[in-house]
Amino acid sequence: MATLKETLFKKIQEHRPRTTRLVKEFGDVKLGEVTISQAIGGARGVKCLVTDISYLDPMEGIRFRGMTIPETFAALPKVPGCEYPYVEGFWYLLLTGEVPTMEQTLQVVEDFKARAEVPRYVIDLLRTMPRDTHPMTMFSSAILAMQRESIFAKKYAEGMSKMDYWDPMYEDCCNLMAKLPEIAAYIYRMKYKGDTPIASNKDLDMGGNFAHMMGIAKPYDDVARMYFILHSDHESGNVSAHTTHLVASALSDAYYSLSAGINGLAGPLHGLANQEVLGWTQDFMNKLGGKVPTEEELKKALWDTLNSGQVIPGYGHAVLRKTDPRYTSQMEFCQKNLPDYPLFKLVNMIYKVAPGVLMEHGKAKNPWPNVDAQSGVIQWYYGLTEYDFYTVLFGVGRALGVLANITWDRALGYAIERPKSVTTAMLEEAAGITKKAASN
Ligand SMILES: CC(=O)SCCNC(=O)CCNC(=O)[C@H](O)C(C)(C)COP(=O)(O)OP(=O)(O)OC[C@H]1O[C@@H](n2cnc3c(N)ncnc32)[C@H](O)[C@@H]1OP(=O)(O)O
Ligand SMILES: O=C([O-])CC(=O)C(=O)O
Repeated sequence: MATLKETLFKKIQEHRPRTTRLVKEFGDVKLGEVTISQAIGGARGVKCLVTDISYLDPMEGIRFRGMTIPETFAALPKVPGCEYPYVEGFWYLLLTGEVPTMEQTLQVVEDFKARAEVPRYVIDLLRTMPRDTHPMTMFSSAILAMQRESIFAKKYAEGMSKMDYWDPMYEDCCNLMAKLPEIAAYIYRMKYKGDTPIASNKDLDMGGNFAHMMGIAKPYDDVARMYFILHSDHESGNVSAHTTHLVASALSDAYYSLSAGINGLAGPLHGLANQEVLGWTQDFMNKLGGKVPTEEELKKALWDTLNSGQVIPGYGHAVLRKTDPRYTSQMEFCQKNLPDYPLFKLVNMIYKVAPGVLMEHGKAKNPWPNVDAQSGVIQWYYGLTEYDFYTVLFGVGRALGVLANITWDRALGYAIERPKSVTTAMLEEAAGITKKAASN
């Protein structure tokens, strides 16, 4: 049986001529034009990135390697006795575009186990940080600290051929991916559970071992598998994926690149929104003295947030124009496993009320919920109430997508990223407001 790495190399060799041909023969074909609002407004909708790992349709939501979320969950081999698939099998799918067999999946499970040991100096570093440091700062620092392990950086310094870049990049990405769950769980137990880390159990798969190291009983293993897969990838223009890709485009290794991407994920308009959702909901409940709110009270709280110039966390999206299928997938999990949980009922009430409020407010292009509006409830239900940790969970999941992406970036020889900037005066000239732009 071919290994994941051998299958990946075969796929890379098959793919390379497609990219070469597009650049050589069709390099001048236009994909669109760029407007002034796009230049000022965060390049929204500008088609200038290429990835085959996932694609985001504004109405349908994400497809991983062409498969919707339900299709992905149905297709991948499942951990015996569990409802969700092996995260390791999903890694195989993201990298190769092929659904692995159980045998191929178990080979990745074993491979990750062999790579999983976290260096002692990472633990030492985490322990020197003040305990009130945000867990995302700890997580990103741990990743960055491991840069000295980079095989890519070592091979590059030795003078590696461009054609071989993908190989040490793949090795670094697998080494990192295998270690992240233990680093995350260590941060959690050190920071929030009286400094009581739980040793890894080598008999378990990634999701099972993560739940074990977090100290949370079944079915949290399935929650972890679902969560990591759902949060993995959202094509490559989102802040964490784009940052990881950008930094890696300078041939910075996977450690530098992922740490940078994780720093982007830590922003409240991106991954940190899942922490913000719980913060907003808890504040609201506290103000009501814990009683069940009416729709009118909820509507007023939403308007108060908007009128004070803040965003409603968990709602809106830069690309999506419908309810995020990652929200729906988690909602279905809740309907099955925690239908009567008060916090779930409140989140459902927000889903009923917030889109109308946002539409009336008239600013957000998408009034529907994104993934972050639903994820915290599940964590809270299973006892993970320390909501400033939620983005670290997101980070472990997001690593799957962004690391698969940068492995392929190096395989296909994508260039150093360097879009062009213009001055405001040049925009005014383009708009016909002024005659000639100043030189700067
Ligand atoms: C995993 C993820 O990253 S999913 C996103 C997580 N983030 C959140 O949930 C935070 C809340 N949402 C938002 O801030 C935004 O919807 C974003 C950042 C996700 C997308 O931003 P954009 O693409 O710029 O959204 P859009 O084009 O709809 O913005 C237009 C206006 O509506 C506002 N708007 C968008 N969403 C919201 C919201 N949820 N609440 C209030 N106002 C909003 C924007 O702030 C912007 O206002 P402005 O014109 O005063 O600058
Ligand atoms: O796609 C985006 O811009 C944000 C998002 O939902 C993600 O990164 O998961």
